[in-house]
Amino acid sequence: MTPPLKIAIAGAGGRMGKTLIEAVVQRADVLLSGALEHAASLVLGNSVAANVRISADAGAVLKGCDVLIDFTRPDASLPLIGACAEHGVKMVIGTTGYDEAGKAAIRAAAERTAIVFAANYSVGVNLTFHILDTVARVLNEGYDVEIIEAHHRHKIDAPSGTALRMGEVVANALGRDLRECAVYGREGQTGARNGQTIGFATVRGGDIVGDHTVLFAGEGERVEITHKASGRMTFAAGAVRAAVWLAQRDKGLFDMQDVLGLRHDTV
Ligand SMILES: NC(=O)C1=CN([C@@H]2O[C@H](COP(=O)(O)OP(=O)(O)OC[C@H]3O[C@@H](n4cnc5c(N)ncnc54)[C@H](O)[C@@H]3O)[C@@H](O)[C@H]2O)C=CC1
Ligand SMILES: O=C(O)C1=N[C@H](C(=O)O)C[C@H](O)C1
Repeated sequence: MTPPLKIAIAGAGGRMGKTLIEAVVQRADVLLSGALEHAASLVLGNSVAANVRISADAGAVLKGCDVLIDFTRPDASLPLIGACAEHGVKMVIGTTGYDEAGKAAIRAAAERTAIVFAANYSVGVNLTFHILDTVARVLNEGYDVEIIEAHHRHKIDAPSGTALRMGEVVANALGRDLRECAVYGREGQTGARNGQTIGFATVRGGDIVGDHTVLFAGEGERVEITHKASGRMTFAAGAVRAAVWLAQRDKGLFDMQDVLGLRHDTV
């Protein structure tokens, strides 16, 4: 019998970390082998499963796992990504908000170990990415694209990783480069809208788990594609599914489109 896949969670005391622990413990084919937090965390030493306490000893946690699932913040995850590459530990990265250097570090690490890196692990959002590619190819002229996202008051990055990925999917489908056509918020005498831009608007408040709308606004009609998450288990279950999928890969960079078999040339 194959031994269960050993999964450790980085950011174990966080909103996603707690949900990920629940998602791992629920499955019979995987084992929670470690739970990691920063050295000043108030939850260090707390028991989260049989024989697993939250620890700040990254070396020991990595030694005991096959896959590390990281939902922390970029400055915390980058040293872990380096350590996983060095020790051949596979990774599922859910953290958002990396700059270009951070993304380059993830690409470099994936030359040494297998990594799934996705801004959103829900099946619904990944299907939405797929649909957006089709919609953008059809509404490719005369439609202004705006992306609106809303999240809870604690979120520290904006726009969300999901909104940015939606922007990339639409920009790619329209033959544009998001780095050149994105407009992040508007204020004052902005002038008329440039039809080649993709606009982003961010809402933060309360306990909103994560809402995303991509609006294609034309003359006489508009199309709105919306996804709303009402709980975090959808992300956590997807991340654990990605960890199990990684068991068959040695190295390389993948995303949730690969895990779900949704990839085609353009997404
Ligand atoms: N890809 C996806 O599907 C999703 C991604 N996210 C992303 O996940 C990240 C975390 O989100 P939340 O759980 O809401 O945040 P959170 O703030 O509740 O949790 C982050 C946790 O990481 C811990 N942490 C900080 N430094 C650490 C270190 N060096 N080692 C270990 N742990 C450390 C913090 O103490 C905290 O407990 C964010 O970047 C968010 O955007 C969130 C939901 C879904
Ligand atoms: O911080 C969150 O909560 C979320 N972050 C991810 C993002 O930035 O896209 C995914 C999800 O929307 C929840």
